[in-house]
Amino acid sequence: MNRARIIAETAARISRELDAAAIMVSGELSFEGIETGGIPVYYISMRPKSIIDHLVSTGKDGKNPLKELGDQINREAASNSDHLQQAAAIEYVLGKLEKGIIVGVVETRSSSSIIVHNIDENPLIKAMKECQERIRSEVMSAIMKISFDIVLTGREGKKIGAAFIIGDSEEVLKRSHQLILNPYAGHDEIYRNILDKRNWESIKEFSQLDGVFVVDENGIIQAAGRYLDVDAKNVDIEKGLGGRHVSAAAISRDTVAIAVTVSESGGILRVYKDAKEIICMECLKPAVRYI
Ligand SMILES: Nc1ncnc2c1ncn2[C@@H]1O[C@H](COP(=O)(O)OP(=O)(O)OP(=O)(O)O)[C@@H](O)[C@H]1O
Repeated sequence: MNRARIIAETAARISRELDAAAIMVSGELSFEGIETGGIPVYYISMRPKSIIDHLVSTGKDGKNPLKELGDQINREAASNSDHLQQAAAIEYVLGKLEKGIIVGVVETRSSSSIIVHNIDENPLIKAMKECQERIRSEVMSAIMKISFDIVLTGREGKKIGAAFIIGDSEEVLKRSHQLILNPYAGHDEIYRNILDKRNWESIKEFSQLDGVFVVDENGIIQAAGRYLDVDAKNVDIEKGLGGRHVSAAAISRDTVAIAVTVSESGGILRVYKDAKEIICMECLKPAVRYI
């Protein structure tokens, strides 16, 4: 039996024995003719090459080749597990996977990992659930779906970013001002409801405006093109992030709002709560179901 077949058979056997909810594969491993016992197989998108290259090159000091190799394997294993966690979190947001065990097979240039992942312990999903103490879960899911879409499709061939400040909207409005006329002012709630998919195209259109969206805890958009008047001092966020992220983190410190940002440059979705970054994930394409 060839190597690929052994890996696929093993992943399928583990899945059957653990009664997994799904098998998720990053790579080209074929499950054709493999008995999964009815467990669906999903193909998730591979990580961008830039991230893998960065991972492989990090920490190369050339002093101890064996240690270096061990470190590299550890880094790859951590990255593969992280990749699976992110892909599982995306499927959770999309409503395809809710709970249980996922068996992941993540292939990189030099290794294949079989990862047994418990969705209930997924730190990204736990963080999303934490937000439900303040805003409705459907609102959080809708904003995350729109954010993935903004990153994956952009607008007229251009990459775009966005920020949504959700909940405590009265306080958020007090601490911000319009950069341009508010496009949502005076419109009926049905056109401002983020839970209604028919409104998503216009949200994507308005995400090209400077400023942020202010959304209440029930998902009704109060404003777009809003500038946050916050004191960005003492906001401890990842170096290199600009005004959008700093102001989003700061408003989550000054109010009980949750801030969701997607960066124009890196396509990374971040969630800030109480000035802390509680979610940081790549916006990967949704998985494709094979069987
Ligand atoms: N205080 C603020 N309130 C609202 N929007 C802001 C604020 N500061 C910046 N922005 C918005 O963020 C956009 C991007 O700014 P900047 O590049 O500095 O942020 P960033 O955090 O690096 O985001 P990205 O990674 O998407 O570029 C600006 O065009 C503006 O629309």
